Amino acid sequence: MWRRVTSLSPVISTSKPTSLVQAPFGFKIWRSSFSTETPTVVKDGPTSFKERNLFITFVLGGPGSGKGTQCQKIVETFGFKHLSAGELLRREIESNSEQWSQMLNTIKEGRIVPSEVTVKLIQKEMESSDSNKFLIDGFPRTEENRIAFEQFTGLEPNVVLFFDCPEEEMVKRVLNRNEGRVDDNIDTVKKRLKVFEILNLPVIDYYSKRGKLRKASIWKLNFLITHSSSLLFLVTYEINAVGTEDEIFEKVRPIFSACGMMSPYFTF
Ligand SMILES: Nc1ncnc2c1ncn2[C@@H]1O[C@H](COP(=O)(O)OP(=O)(O)O)[C@@H](O)[C@H]1O
Ligand SMILES: O=c1ccn([C@@H]2O[C@H](COP(=O)(O)OP(=O)(O)O)[C@@H](O)[C@H]2O)c(=O)[nH]1
Ligand SMILES: [Mg+2]
Repeated sequence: MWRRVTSLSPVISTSKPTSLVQAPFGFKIWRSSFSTETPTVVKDGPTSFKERNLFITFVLGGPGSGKGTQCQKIVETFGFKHLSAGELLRREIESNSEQWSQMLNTIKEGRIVPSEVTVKLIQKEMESSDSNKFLIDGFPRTEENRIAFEQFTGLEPNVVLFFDCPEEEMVKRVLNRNEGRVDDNIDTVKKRLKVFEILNLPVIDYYSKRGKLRKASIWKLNFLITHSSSLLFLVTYEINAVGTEDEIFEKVRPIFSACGMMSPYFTF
């Protein structure tokens, strides 16, 4: 299991938040209301995905760890298509989709929207994009999310970035974010940190065991091994997210420069 840079901060209770795990969001009731919209499960994913030689990066980390900020920089430098799962859900709420009030409540509570909703939104964006390299930001947030994505798309990530940030720093950043988000308040962020620890850290743990784990800070030592393996196996990069935005990007940059140097398929 991953350990964060700091132990639990005073803002987070150390007692077991069982309610968040056991009954995350009236899941069964909500799930049934989506049953007719569930994306088709194709054994090996949509043919178009198989033929497209996609390069998938999952960008993970707690609330405020800097996922979106670093994704922007990766897009500017390496030209990925950025898909923020949270942003897709917020767009869906704004478009007054049928389930907008359930989604809004879930986000306000810091809980996780049912997998089929999020996977469907991500899959639709991927199908309609002509890019072959995607940054999927803030997803998968649970093991269930991860399995649903694999089943519906037939895809696995090539690279997983994990921005590891102390809780105090994440809270400070979220409370200063100033984007008018309904979940950027102290009550929601406390809940989100618990959800992150209980539901999202196991996903990061899964990927670090499933593939190879590299510390971005020592990338130079692993340069050849890292970039030759990154296109063959899944590689998880743990990045210490404390520092200026530019300092952190200097840890991220070599990961994608290296992928580009080795790959005949991708122009990074
Ligand atoms: N390295 C950093 N140092 C200080 N503030 C940062 C840093 N990276 C991002 N921020 C700010 O913190 C807030 C959260 O960043 P964001 O990229 O939205 O995180 P996430 O997508 O992980 O929630 C934003 O206001 C952003 O400008
Ligand atoms: O796959 C996802 C991504 C996001 N969310 C919801 O959307 C919120 C905001 O997610 P976002 O990634 O935008 O937040 P960030 O980590 O960037 O602050 C989360 O707390 C969840 O309630 C979700 O349910 N599933
Ligand atoms: Mg974000």
